Amino acid sequence: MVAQWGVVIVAAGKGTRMGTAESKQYLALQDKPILVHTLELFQSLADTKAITLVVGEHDIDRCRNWVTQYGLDKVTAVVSGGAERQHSVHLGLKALPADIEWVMVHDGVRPLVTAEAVRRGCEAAVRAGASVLAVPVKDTIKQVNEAGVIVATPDRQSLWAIQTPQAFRRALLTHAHEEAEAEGFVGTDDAMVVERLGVPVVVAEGDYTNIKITTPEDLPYATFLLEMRKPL
Ligand SMILES: Nc1ccn([C@@H]2O[C@H](COP(=O)(O)OP(=O)(O)OP(=O)(O)O)[C@@H](O)[C@H]2O)c(=O)n1
Ligand SMILES: C[C@](O)(CO)[C@H](O)COP(=O)(O)O
Repeated sequence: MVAQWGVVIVAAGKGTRMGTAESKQYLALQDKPILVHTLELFQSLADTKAITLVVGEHDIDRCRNWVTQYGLDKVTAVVSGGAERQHSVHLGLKALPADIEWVMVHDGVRPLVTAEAVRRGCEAAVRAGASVLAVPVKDTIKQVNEAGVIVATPDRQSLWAIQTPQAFRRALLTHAHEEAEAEGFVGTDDAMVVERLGVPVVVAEGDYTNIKITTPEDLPYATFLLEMRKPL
């Protein structure tokens, strides 16, 4: 990594697809909440200067308590999120300290990201201005219409599954979010708001294990992956 990085961790989602009463970011993975695993990774990186944590408004107090309990002293702000992920990112960006020049955005529910992958993403962003972690898709992907009929099979060679963190020069990402908000555009990741300005975003090598915990079967898989990482 170069310079010092601000990190926006978004965790204000409802976890509808997980279907649990408690939002998925607060479920336990081994000994602690999924969100705490995620925060600890970014806390541990030497070049992380500040972390903004974005959560639901009713979860702010418990998250502030965890910041103290787990010694997450790089978390400089815990703020309330918005209706869509993109709104939550924008709110988190605004809460980063003014002197931060480079920023990563990461899903609170990707607790298995590694320091090495983060480093690859940051290096790519510094070279190109904007990067996302990604892995080539393994399956054949089909585009299917509302009647369930296949209408296209895009060339797999050009298809990548996009992950986080996504890393940007802060001024670029802020401008992109302001433009998106002004024009009512809502995308599912941060690269989309930058791409639409015609600014290139490069992919950096992600890991297939950097899963986004989304549906129930992801929980035992995440537990297994964590177990595999324990030293013998
Ligand atoms: N309004 C929102 C929506 C999502 N997120 C965060 O964005 C990340 C990726 O979103 P996703 O996996 O889709 O989470 P949810 O929106 O919670 O899940 P679902 O779509 O199943 O409800 C998660 O860390 C989630 O908490 C957020 O901060 N604010
Ligand atoms: C940002 C992201 O994790 C990249 O894969 C993803 O786009 C989030 O999408 P979701 O609709 O919030 O699951």
